[in-house]
Amino acid sequence: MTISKSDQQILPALAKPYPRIAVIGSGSWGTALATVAKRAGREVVIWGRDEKTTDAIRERGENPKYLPGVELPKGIDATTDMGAALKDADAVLVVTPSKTLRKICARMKPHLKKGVPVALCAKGIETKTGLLLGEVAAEELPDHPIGALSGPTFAKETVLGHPTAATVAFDFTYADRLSPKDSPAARLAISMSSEFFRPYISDDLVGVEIGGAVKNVIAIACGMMSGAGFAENTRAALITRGMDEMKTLAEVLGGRRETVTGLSGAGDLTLTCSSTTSRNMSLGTQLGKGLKREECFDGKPVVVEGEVNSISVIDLAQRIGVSLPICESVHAVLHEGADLTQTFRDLWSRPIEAEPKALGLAFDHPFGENA
Ligand SMILES: NC(=O)C1=CN([C@@H]2O[C@H](COP(=O)(O)OP(=O)(O)OC[C@H]3O[C@@H](n4cnc5c(N)ncnc54)[C@H](OP(=O)(O)O)[C@@H]3O)[C@@H](O)[C@H]2O)C=CC1
Ligand SMILES: O=C(CO)COP(=O)(O)O
Repeated sequence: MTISKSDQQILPALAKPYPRIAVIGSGSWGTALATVAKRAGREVVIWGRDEKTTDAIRERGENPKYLPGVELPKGIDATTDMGAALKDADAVLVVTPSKTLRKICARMKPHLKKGVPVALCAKGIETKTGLLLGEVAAEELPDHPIGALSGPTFAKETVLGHPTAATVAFDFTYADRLSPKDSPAARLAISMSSEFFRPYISDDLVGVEIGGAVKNVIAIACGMMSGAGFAENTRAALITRGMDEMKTLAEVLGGRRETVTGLSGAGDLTLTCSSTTSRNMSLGTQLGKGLKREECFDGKPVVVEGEVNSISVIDLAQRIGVSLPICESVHAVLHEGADLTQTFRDLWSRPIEAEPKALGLAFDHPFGENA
């Protein structure tokens, strides 16, 4: 059912913003989201474990560790005290890497007022359990609405004020559908909105989370092939077929196709697969050029979510019985010691398939393993 322009009810901006936003994580993206919330007119406090970083944000309006030389708005409070960060928070953004989420939520729990919404801004799936981050947070914080903020959003560009859009997703309760303006998704979207940052509201948390996790793996694939010397045809094919893998996983888990073709899916896939500003694309490129993993990023510890995402995405796919050939290829190279060139040659010579899948056709490839 499509909603025509005339039917689309433009609600007056009665959705009340959350006055005080707490951001947990003082890295690139946490700092960027704190900036977005500040520019939108909110009171903002950022929590980090590194006192030098929190002092720099609070006292000098800069984050020399993650965003050197980039000016932040004045007035962002910053602390290493979790209790102080959370005690008056009206909404929380969690922005530490996906693997830290369960412990961070447990650490937050004693300090959070019941009912305060928590939006997850990391991109990944919990490796040990295969749970989406929303499920992990719901287990640890059962008294809180859990959502996600995700989309094509390089941190530095966001802080520099480049017009950016992202999706804010929370599952809608019955009450939310009766009064959307009071839903956490609407209220958080309004809370983050400014002339530079344009949030879209979604009720499809699963679809948004799958998009964020899978795009990181596809970006590594794009980097691998780019580093190996292949160009735009190859990248376009990987992006397109990578979106199909994202759609396959999202739909089986209850996500929506429209979400996959939205900002948190196609949008973020396009961004992350198009620039070595993406750490996932950059890792793939370095590996494609022949560097060993320990040589990448000059050996510095860099957050590359796609490395663990490739494990959890494949684990999840196997649990539900779907095939994700590009993600499987990345997993083989990263975690099974497979040769990069041969792996992608095999990927390209899998049985000829139909697009759309509904045609149900597949034929042995003349250069495939059965040739
Ligand atoms: N960077 C970007 O452009 C974007 C990133 N994201 C997502 O945001 C998430 C965070 O990434 P990003 O901010 O880029 O990463 P960064 O490496 O820039 O920052 C990571 C932050 O997490 C903190 N951290 C790491 N481990 C722990 C821990 N165990 N306990 C507490 N704090 C910890 C680090 O603290 P310390 O400095 O003390 O190590 C640092 O403040 C990722 O899931 C990423 O996919 C999403 C959109 C854009
Ligand atoms: O998620 C991101 C942009 O939307 C950041 O991408 P990387 O994690 O690949 O750097």
